[in-house]
Amino acid sequence: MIGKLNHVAIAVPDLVAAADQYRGLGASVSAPQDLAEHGVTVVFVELPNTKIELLHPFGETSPITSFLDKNPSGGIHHLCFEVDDIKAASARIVETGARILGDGQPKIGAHGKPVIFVHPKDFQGTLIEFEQA
Ligand SMILES: CC[C@@H](C(=O)O)C(=O)SCCNC(=O)CCNC(=O)[C@H](O)C(C)(C)COP(=O)(O)OP(=O)(O)OC[C@H]1O[C@@H](n2cnc3c(N)ncnc32)[C@H](O)[C@@H]1OP(=O)(O)O
Ligand SMILES: [Co+2]
Repeated sequence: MIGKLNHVAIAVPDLVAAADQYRGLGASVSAPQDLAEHGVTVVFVELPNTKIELLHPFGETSPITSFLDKNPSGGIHHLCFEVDDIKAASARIVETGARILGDGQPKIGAHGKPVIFVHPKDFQGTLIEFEQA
């Protein structure tokens, strides 16, 4: 079921400075995208084997605001793994006793694919996102 590591997400206090730092290391970095439905502005850093997703809160109800309040310098926010079938993955995750966040239904993520998030308290203290490949 679990597939490739699609991205490692880092919440940052200053998206431009973070993007420039990765650009300074020779990485190809996308332009910022405001994703109102996710409450974040996102920039992707392309790496040979995965991506870094740089996140900054967008809007008044961003789900990452309190994370940045607790981690003002920023920090690793979540990992995203690819799965072939997001519905089957959701069912398997719930069977393990873990909670799917939100209304439990997939949302369309930054890559136009269905994504779900699993509560960090149910997954070794780590926020895990699954994206349908
Ligand atoms: C770019 C689009 C998309 C993509 O396609 O890739 C995205 O990645 S969108 C990314 C932003 N969206 C989300 O993160 C949605 C899922 N997240 C949430 O619903 C919330 O962040 C949360 C996980 C429910 C936490 O919400 P919060 O308001 O911070 O609640 P608490 O402060 O009560 O936290 C509860 C508990 O969980 C710990 N926590 C919070 N965030 C994380 C984290 N990123 N990693 C690990 N642990 C986390 C927090 O410390 C609390 O623990 P205790 O204090 O011990 O209770
Ligand atoms: Co993500």
